[in-house]
Amino acid sequence: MLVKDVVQLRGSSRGEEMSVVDLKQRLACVWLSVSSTLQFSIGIAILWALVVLYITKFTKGSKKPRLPPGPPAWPVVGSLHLLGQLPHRDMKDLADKYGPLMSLRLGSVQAVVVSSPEIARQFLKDQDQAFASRPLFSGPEIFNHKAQNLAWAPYGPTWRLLRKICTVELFTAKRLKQFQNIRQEELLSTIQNILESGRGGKLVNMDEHMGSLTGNNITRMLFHRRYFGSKGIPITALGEAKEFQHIIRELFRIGGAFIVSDYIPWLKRLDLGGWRAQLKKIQVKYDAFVGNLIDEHRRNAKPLAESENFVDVLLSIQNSGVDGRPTITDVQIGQLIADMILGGTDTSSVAMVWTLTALMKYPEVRRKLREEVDSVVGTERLVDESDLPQLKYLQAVVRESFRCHPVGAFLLPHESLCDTVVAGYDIPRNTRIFVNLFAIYNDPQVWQNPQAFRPERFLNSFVDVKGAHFELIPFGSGRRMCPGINLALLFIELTVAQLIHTCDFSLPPGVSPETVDTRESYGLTTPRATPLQLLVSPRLPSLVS
Ligand code: HEM
Repeated sequence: MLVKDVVQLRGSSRGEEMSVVDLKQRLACVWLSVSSTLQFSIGIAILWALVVLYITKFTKGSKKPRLPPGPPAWPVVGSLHLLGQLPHRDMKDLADKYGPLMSLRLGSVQAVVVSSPEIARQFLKDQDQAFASRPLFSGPEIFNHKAQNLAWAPYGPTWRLLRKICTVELFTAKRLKQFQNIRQEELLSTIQNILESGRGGKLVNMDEHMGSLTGNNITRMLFHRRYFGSKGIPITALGEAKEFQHIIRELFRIGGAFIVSDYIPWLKRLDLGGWRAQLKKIQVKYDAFVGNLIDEHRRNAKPLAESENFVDVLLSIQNSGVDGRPTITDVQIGQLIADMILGGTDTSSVAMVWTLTALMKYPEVRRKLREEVDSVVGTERLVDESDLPQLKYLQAVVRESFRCHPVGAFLLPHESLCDTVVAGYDIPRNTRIFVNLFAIYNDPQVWQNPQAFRPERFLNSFVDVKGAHFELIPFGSGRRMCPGINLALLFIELTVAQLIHTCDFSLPPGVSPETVDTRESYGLTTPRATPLQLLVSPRLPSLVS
């Protein structure tokens, strides 16, 4: 443009050559006018940019999201004061008032509570990926080394790696079959222990026996050891077993605690209740314990095809790392082991105890179940896992027990990865999502007469627990669904069938079916408030002696 102007100047109206000084002056003038035009344009452009920035960023930032309805939040605590010892019940009462998608401010954390199957489907299926992350609570932060485990890993590469290992290697039908003998052996020895403890009319604490049963099953699958109960542990391993039991007890105790800084993060430094310090202490103990176990298995390494337990499998996966890089670290192996123990023992034993509780409360259901087992298995042999598909009433009893007594009342909390919209409401990024199974299972719009224990509702019904029917999702649904579901169903169904087949149970003196205690408590799971104590005698002694 400048060159073009100079050419015009050269052929000026005077029609003669200009002096060099003139030309310089004219050029300076042009430059000034051009530069002021440029400056003006740049100024306008900057102004526009600022306006656009303001509209897109600041106005958007200041626009309040249209959150679902919910109770008013107080300063600092939000709505925490509305939740008591049994938060699933309190949240159901709130949802009855505010609706099946409810906003809840917990301290300074934005949460939503889902209380209907339709809305659960939108979170866990339709927008599965947007809600596939987990919040970082103190437990995963400290004990799980910044969530290097499967259950609490944020949605990302660590989660993908561990989940793939579970799906492709640990929970395949073939691998589960490999441990079938362990399940049969452990169950038979548990029944023998139960009968022995109940000899002479003594009350048997069923929670303890079911806890040891699932604990030993899992530790034998993981690293070929029994650590629970008083029998079957070699004298040389008693100290080790005691140490392990202590670690696990502590983990469940601390894991079930309410840590206030998980909701009011600026209180972290104060560590009210000392929970964070306790988590650190137990993490150090656990890492040392499990580190020794891993080293011991590494010394006796086996190829994948010959691996007899999960630790061997994980070590051979580690050894097959590309370019000498391990695909899974020792810390992650230790953390996956912790997931199996914390996710697989208490959940399964709590479900077993609730099912037995229902069978004691409803003798007619117990009678029908035994009739079914006898008709399929007879009385000459023990129930085998291959019998389970034929035991339809048993399956219905277990499903009804999941419905009446959800083991994990909220699934595990999910967290949103981005701003999104569900059922017409804004769900901002980093919102915590609680799916309240208790509310769904007790909604008369979803389940007819929900308070009644009626396994018959599942006979000839298409509703199953595998994550496709949102009216019953004890194991969740979608990407974060429980990877141990098939193992858990095997544990529970086989145990209940075998107990009812081989033992006669009765209630302690003074307790009738109507007065069986069904109060629950709340922690990592939702167990009975009091242990289930029963009188037990052998029904088919020749099979269990
Ligand atoms: C009655 C028994 C069980 C119940 C009711 C149960 C329930 C659940 C639930 C509700 C979740 C969270 C789903 C979600 O967030 O959407 C979960 C996750 C998980 N469960 Fe289970 N579970 C049981 C047994 C087991 C067993 C036997 C194992 C393994 C040995 C196991 C390992 C896990 C793991 C590792 C996760 C985390 C998955 C992830 O975040 O990707 N569970 N379980």
